[in-house]
Amino acid sequence: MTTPAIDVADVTFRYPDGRTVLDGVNLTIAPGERVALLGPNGAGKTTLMLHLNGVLLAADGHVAVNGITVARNTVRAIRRDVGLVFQDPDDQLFMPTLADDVAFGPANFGLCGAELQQRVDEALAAVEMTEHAGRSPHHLSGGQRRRGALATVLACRPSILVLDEPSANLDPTARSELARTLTRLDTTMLIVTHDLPYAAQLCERAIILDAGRVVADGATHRILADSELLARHRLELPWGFALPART
Ligand SMILES: Nc1ncnc2c1ncn2[C@@H]1O[C@H](COP(=O)(O)OP(=O)(O)OP(=O)(O)O)[C@@H](O)[C@H]1O
Repeated sequence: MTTPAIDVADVTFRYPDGRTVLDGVNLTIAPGERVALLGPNGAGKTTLMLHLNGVLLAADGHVAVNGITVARNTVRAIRRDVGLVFQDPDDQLFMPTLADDVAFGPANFGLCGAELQQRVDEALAAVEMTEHAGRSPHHLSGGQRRRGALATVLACRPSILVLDEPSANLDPTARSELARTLTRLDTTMLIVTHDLPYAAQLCERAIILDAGRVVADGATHRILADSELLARHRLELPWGFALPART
């Protein structure tokens, strides 16, 4: 059997205030899968995402990435494998130029010279931002900043990408450009989103998390066609949205 890219087994997590936010979560994602993680506000999606690269460590249960348990002594290696793309690009863009930002991660891993430059060039090309390499991230549009932030993560060549609300605040053109970029990448992806049409467009599989539990896991088109399931978990397709016809 292929080793899962992500394996979350019976994970329960409480914040220090005692609130149980993940309550026996189980999910497995195979290498190359692109999966949407859906759920209402406060469901525990971000908390789960932070377990995947060791920002939070499971007190109960087990999280493994490419077969390696996420633990204090593996966090460095895990973070090379799992790239988190935060909702706010400003969390990832803080250098004078976009190229500097993209170089930051691989330089931290010890790359320099031509090898580093190649990483930067590849990452910027992957998000179609080559022409903006020398610009200040503050002068980029929202959509360009989102793709720039993605490039900073891609430059570290993670095998898994976890994206938090990638389509938030993007206009239709920027949404499409980002979708095109994401569908061209061949990394495993977990996309945390409230944007159900985007989930339908990008992900064959969707998982609904509510109150810290996985309440649905299956084909995105089936999950999104179940209006009662969606309503039970405070999810809703936009008015007039038609799921793509399936053969
Ligand atoms: N650092 C923290 N300390 C205590 N409670 C927290 C902390 N961070 C989050 N929580 C609580 O954990 C619960 C789950 O939050 P989380 O951010 O994981 O949910 P989410 O599904 O990502 O929500 P949203 O869709 O609104 O982003 C919420 O009730 C939240 O208030």
